[in-house]
Amino acid sequence: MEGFRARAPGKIILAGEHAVVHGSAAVAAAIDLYTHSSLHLLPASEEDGAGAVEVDLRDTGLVFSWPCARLREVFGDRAGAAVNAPRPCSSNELASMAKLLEQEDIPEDKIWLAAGLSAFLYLYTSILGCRPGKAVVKSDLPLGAGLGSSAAFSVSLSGALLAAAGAVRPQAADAGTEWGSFHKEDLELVNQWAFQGEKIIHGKPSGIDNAVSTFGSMIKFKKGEFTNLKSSNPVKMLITDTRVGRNTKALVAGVSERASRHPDAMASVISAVNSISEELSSIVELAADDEVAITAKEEKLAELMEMNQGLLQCMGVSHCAIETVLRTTLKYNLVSKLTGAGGGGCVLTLIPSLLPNSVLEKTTTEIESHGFRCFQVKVGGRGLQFCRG
Ligand SMILES: Nc1ncnc2c1ncn2[C@@H]1O[C@H](COP(=O)(O)OP(=O)(O)OP(=O)(O)O)[C@@H](O)[C@H]1O
Ligand SMILES: C[C@@](O)(CCO)CC(=O)[O-]
Ligand SMILES: [Mg+2]
Repeated sequence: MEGFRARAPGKIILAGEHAVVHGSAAVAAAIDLYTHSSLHLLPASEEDGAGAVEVDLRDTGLVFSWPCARLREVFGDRAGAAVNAPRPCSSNELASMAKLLEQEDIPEDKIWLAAGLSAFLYLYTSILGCRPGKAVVKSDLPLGAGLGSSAAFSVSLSGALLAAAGAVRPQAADAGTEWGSFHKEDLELVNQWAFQGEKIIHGKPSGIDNAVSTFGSMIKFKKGEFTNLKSSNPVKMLITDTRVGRNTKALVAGVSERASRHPDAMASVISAVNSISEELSSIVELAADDEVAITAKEEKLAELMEMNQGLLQCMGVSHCAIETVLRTTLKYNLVSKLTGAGGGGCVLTLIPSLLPNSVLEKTTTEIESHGFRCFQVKVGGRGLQFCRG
């Protein structure tokens, strides 16, 4: 039985989250933590309508399965209908999926999974129709914590599904690895489908998370368009997961409500974030080749991150756990900001290249004494990759 495996990275946002939903520029980079999706198509049984679509969500320990006949009742038989023309999920389809998922008895403490399952069902049936198959999803990322788990979920699933449908052509594996990529136009198609999945999970996404997860690297993103940033010095970040659960859809909606209550004030906040993202993106690309220049560059990045954090607080998306991390790192002269949707989740701390290891260790120990978890990631790596098996 042939298998299709895809992995897509999570991301950090260095500047511009939330404001990017309202047209501002933002800067994001892929990180070396991945969501893996694998897919096996099962032979269609002779008896029409037999077989099932199954998804095994390893991070939650839950497996869900739907008879193909039941899926045909909900979605019709749209096998391969418009695989090259991604289209949004209609409100009728959303309502039908919600009804289907009501019958699943999702445990109350995992009810947030319903959004991911709806995205799965929509992507699966849109790309492959209602034919039997089995998908397994497993992630290195903390789910719902600001590191783009929803985008990595939609991108890796779209990659595996489109490869199984024969709609994209995987390239040969890179030397020394089992992973290869896709041609640029194939990545565009994956990105457009993943955006449809992200819409189901985020409500009103900007598209930045699925773009960086699909294409990798570090990007400046504005109004659906993006450019690659060539960062000439490595950007080192400490990530703190506050372990405070939150939901991007609700936070994005909260910022939009604040914007409709205070349109002028919020327009100024969004415009200030745009200036910060534009300046940050040009600083990232500056070539600094001695210690003085590198330190000057890092000081500017830190100051812009600090200003961005202040504006995120203005938007109402900080949290007391985030503020605790900010206060702790400030004691060691280090600057932090929330990343992703905020409201809990993860915080970034810029690690200057000359920072003694002992200071980094002391900072980490003190942050973790609050019950938070710290880790480091590689920034700006590959996007979606694929292998068979
Ligand atoms: N590996 C996974 N298994 C199952 N569901 C997942 C997985 N990854 C993401 N999801 C779905 O995505 C939702 C989390 O998305 P959400 O956008 O709220 O957070 P995030 O993407 O981690 O953070 P941010 O959007 O701020 O970067 C989960 O509630 C779940 O529905
Ligand atoms: C909060 C937000 O700006 C980033 C979440 O990672 C939402 C989005 O852009 O879709
Ligand atoms: Mg998300």
